[in-house]
Amino acid sequence: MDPMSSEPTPAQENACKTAGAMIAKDLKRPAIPPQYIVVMGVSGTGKTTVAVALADLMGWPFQEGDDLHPPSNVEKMRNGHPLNDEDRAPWLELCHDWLAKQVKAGHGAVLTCSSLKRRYREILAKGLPVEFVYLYTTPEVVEQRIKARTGHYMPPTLLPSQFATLEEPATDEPVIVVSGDATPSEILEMLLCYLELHPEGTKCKVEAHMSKSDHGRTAQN
Ligand SMILES: Nc1ncnc2c1ncn2[C@@H]1O[C@H](COP(=O)(O)OP(=O)(O)O)[C@@H](O)[C@H]1O
Ligand SMILES: O=C(O)[C@H](O)[C@@H](O)[C@H](O)[C@H](O)COP(=O)(O)O
Repeated sequence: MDPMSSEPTPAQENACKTAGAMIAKDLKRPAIPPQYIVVMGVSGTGKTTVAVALADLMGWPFQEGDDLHPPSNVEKMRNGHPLNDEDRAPWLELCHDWLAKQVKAGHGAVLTCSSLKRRYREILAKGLPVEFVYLYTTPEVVEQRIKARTGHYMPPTLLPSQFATLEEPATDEPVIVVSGDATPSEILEMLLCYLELHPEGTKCKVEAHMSKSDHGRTAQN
């Protein structure tokens, strides 16, 4: 990675795709049990980047949660105003409904949704076998990434409100915690281990990873 930039280099992005393609080729299990994953975290942690890679690799449908915001929410954030519970309520319901459709279809799915509060996560997961992947990193790293990102409505000035609103998941929530500080391909590798999506017999490259029953513990990395 270019030490001067927080952006993954094109080579890095390719490595992520290559890793994904290689793992996909190795996935010998005909039917990987479907999982319903919500990648959560404050704006700029890298949710979309890793969620797209995971969905592509597993062949699961992907939904960018931002695309389900009503235009009024996007304009409010673009103009530097944080959303409140009332703004988010209809958006969270749309995200929940999308997940419910995927569960009904039975083919797995990946959604990005900041899911900043426990109450939001409860709305999203209501009656569904949803697992959250909490991508966390420092405000400094997130700020660098948001500033380097182009073509997105979210201003870096809203980061303090994102962190202030964030209620980190508790250990009784169905959440896997992953450091967003790694490269996209390293994060993908960690996710495949933590979600037990590696084909039978292949060794996870992550030294110590959690079994699914360890949900909610901080991931070793
Ligand atoms: N693991 C990573 N390391 C470095 N930069 C990253 C990483 N993941 C994402 N980025 C970059 O950071 C910015 C925010 O990533 P994005 O996936 O849009 O985050 P989010 O969906 O959480 O807002 C993008 O410019 C992206 O290229
Ligand atoms: O609940 C919120 O305040 C927003 O949903 C916020 O958390 C989200 O991050 C923005 O929509 C930007 O989208 P990105 O997370 O993709 O930057």
